[in-house]
Amino acid sequence: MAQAYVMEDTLLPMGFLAICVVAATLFLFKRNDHLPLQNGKAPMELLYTNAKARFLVGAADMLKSGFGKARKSFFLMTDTGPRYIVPPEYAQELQNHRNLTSDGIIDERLQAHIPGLEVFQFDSYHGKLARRTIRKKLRGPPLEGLTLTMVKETGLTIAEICTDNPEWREIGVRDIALPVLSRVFTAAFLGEELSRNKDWLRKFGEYSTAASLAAEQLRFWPEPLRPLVHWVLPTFRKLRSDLTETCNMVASVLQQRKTDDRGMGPREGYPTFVLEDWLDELSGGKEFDPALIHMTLFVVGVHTASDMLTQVIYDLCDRDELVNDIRNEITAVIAEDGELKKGSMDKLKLLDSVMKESQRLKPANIAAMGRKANKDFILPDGTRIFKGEQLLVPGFHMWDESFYPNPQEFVPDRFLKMRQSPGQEDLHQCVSTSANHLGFGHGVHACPGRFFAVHQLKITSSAQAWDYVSRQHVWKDLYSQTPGEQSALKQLN
Ligand code: HEM
Repeated sequence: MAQAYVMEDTLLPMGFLAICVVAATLFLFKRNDHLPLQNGKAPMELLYTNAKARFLVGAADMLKSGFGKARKSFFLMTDTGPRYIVPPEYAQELQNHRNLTSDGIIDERLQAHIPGLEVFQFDSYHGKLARRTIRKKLRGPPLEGLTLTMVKETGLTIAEICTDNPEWREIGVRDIALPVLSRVFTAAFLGEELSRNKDWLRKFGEYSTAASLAAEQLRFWPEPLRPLVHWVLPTFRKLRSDLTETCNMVASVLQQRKTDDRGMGPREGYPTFVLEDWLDELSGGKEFDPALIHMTLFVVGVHTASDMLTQVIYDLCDRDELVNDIRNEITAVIAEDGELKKGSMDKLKLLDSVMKESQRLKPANIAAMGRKANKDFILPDGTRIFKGEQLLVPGFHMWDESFYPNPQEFVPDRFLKMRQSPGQEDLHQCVSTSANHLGFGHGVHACPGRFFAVHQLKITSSAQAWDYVSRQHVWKDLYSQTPGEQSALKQLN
C-alpha cells in the first residue's frame, strides 16, 4: 500500500518534469530554426541596445548586404526588435497572405500600452474602429466635398506664417509643413474654432512631436523594464498631461457641436468631416471615446503627411520650370472648374506624378509591409516563419533599374507617362500601391489614410494653392540642398 502512495507521489513530479523537457525541447527546436541574427550583440554586450542603435545608423547597408548572392530572407535586429527581412520580389505574394496580419505592429512600435501613448493603440477596440472608419469613410465623396475647406485653410495659414512683409526671409520648410498640416487637419475634422486656436495648435504640436520621440526612447529600454521606467521619466509625465489637455479641447468642441448642429449635416460655407457620426455608425452601438480617436488620426496623419510635404517641397526647389508647369496645370483646372473643388484634384496629373516620384526617391521608411505571422508558414525561399514573428520588405524595387530607368534621377513626369500607356491609367497614381512602390505599403494593410493624405498634399504642395487665397504671395526662388541640411524657402512679396 505504502509503495503505491510512493508511486503516486513520484508520478506527478516526474510527469511534470517530462512535460517540461518536451516543452523545452520544442522551444529549443523552435529557436534553433531561426536564421542567425546578422547583427547581434558585440562581445561584452549584455543587451541588444547597441545593436538596435547600430541598425538605426546603418540600416540601408545592413538591408542591402544581408541578402547575399542567394537573395534569401535573413534575420536582423532592428530598432523595433528582431525581424525577418524578406526579398522585395515576395511583396506581391505576401500582400494579402492569409497568415500575415498588421495587428500589433503599430502598437508595439509606438509603445501604445504605455500611459500617455494611448493614441497609438491600433489594436484596441478604439484603434480597430479608427482603422475601419479611415478605410471606409476617408475617401471618395466626403473627401472631395471638403476640398474648398482645405484650400481656404491652407491659404490662410500660409499667409499668416509668411505674413506680407516685403523683405526677403528664409523660412524652414518644416516650419511651414507641420503647422500648415496641423491646421488643415484640424479644420477638416473639427472646424475653424479649433484650427485657429493657437493654444490648441501649440499643445497638439508639442504632444504629437514628443509622443513618437518618447516611444522611440522607450524602445531602447529592455522590454520588461518599460512598463516601470516611464513612470519616472519626466517626458512621460508631460505627455500624459498634454494628452489629457488636448483630448479635453477636442471633447469640448465635439460637445458644442452636438448641441449646435449634430445631425444637420455640414455647416454652410465651412463644412467639416463628421467623424463622430461615422464612428457612431460603425461602432455597432458600443461605447467609444471620440476625442481620443480624433487625436489618433491627427497624430498618425499629420507627421507622416508633413514628412512627405517637406520632401515634395525640397524636390520642387531649384526646379523653376517644373513649378511653372504645375502652376499652369492648376491654372488650367481652375479655369475649367471655376475653383479647386470636387473632382479638380484628380485632374492634377503632373502634380500627382511629382508627389509619387518624390516619395519613390525618399519614402518615409526604407522598408515597409511590417507584418506579423498569425500562424506558422513557409516563405518561397523555404524560410519558416513562426506564429508571432515579424517580417519587413525593403523598398529596393523603388530604386531598381529594371522597374524605373535611371532610378536615381528625379523625373517629374515619370508616373504621368506610365499612366498614359494603355491599361495603366489607374496603376501609377500617387494613391495606387504596388510591389514596386511601397511608399504607402502594399496589400490589404496598405495605408488607409493615403487618399486623404494625397488629397491634402496636392492642395498644400501646389504652388498655386499657396497663393490661392492670400493672392499677395508669390513663391519665388524655391531652393534647397539635400534633405537634412539647413534648407529654406525664400519668399518674395
Ligand atoms: C503622406 C502621408 C502618409 C504616409 C507616407 C503613410 C504611410 C503609411 C505606411 C507605409 C503604412 C504601412 C502600410 C503597410 O504596411 O502596407 C501606413 C499604415 C497606416 N496608415 Fe498611413 N501614411 C500616411 C498618412 C496617413 C493618414 C493621414 C492616416 C490617417 C488619417 C494614416 C493611417 C494609417 C493607418 C491606420 C495605418 C495602419 C493600417 C493597417 O495596419 O491596417 N496614414 N501608412
